[in-house]
Amino acid sequence: MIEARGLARTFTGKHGTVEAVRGVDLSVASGEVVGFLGPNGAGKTTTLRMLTTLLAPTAGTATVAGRDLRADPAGVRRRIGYVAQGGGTDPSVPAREELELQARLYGVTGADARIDELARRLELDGDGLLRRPSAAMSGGQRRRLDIALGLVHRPPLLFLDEPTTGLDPQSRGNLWEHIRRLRDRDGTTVFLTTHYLDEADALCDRILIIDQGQIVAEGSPAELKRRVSGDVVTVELGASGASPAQVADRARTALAGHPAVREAVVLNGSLRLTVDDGERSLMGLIRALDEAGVELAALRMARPTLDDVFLTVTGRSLRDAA
Ligand SMILES: Nc1ncnc2c1ncn2[C@@H]1O[C@H](COP(=O)(O)OP(=O)(O)OP(=O)(O)O)[C@@H](O)[C@H]1O
Repeated sequence: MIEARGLARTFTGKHGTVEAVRGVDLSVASGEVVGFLGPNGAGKTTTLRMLTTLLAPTAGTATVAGRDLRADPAGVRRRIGYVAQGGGTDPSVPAREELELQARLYGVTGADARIDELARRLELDGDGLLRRPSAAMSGGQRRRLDIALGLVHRPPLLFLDEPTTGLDPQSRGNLWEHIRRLRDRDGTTVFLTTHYLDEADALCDRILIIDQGQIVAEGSPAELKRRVSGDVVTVELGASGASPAQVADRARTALAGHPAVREAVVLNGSLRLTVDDGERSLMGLIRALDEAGVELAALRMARPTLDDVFLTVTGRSLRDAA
């Protein structure tokens, strides 16, 4: 459904040149929900805007929904839906009018029936909701209206730019359910950007992680988590009369040669260890730290999360980077 090779975009302005996207290759199969995950400024929106023909690439090629991005942008636009960050509705126009206008723009036949169908599917059919302008809707309703607008012309491929940003947890869960249904019921391919790891984990069949304009990891949520196999042990260090940096260094040195420790990183004053079989190795780790005179304030052990994957592939925490 999407095949992109070497897609790149450079912005040149008063303040110099920004390489926003630096040679992205990606493939998305029909019927997949693919998440494009990365911190602020990683290049997600720029990539999305290129794939949806809103921004010309500086380099690279892509086929989107069966049409060549450069040779036939109008063909691409007819076959995709795009829901921008913050949507595109006029807050003062009744929702149904917005949907009718969109249907006319795309020459949709049987527009009334299509709008009714979408309203039913996206729970926009109650309470005369479609008679209201988007300004009089809740955040979740407004996002569902944005999605309905993107789907009026029955595109097989839907792009969503940060669909749940700003929604409360309940509305996020509800929107996830709707996105899953698009795939399961209609076979719609969905390509979405997010900086929420839990969203990518819960919703996506496959995740692409982008950092500083390049894809740094890719796979199903389970595959990505397997890449950081083992357990993550976080050690909060005590003061021990030395500076936090000295304590962290001493702790890292004490554990560097430990057979169970695969990686040791100091992050925000804590020592983060990737270890084989955390439960069994924990006692040995504590002993090694104790022998090196390192005081422990707290110790936590957890299964790896996508945040750990991000940390492993980029050397930075997604939360710090964002
Ligand atoms: N029109 C522009 N002119 C100059 N620089 C730009 C422009 N658009 C984006 N950039 C820069 O390109 C980089 C990538 O931006 P982009 O919006 O694609 O990131 P993003 O991953 O979508 O971030 P966010 O999560 O904040 O939306 C950033 O450094 C941004 O400042």
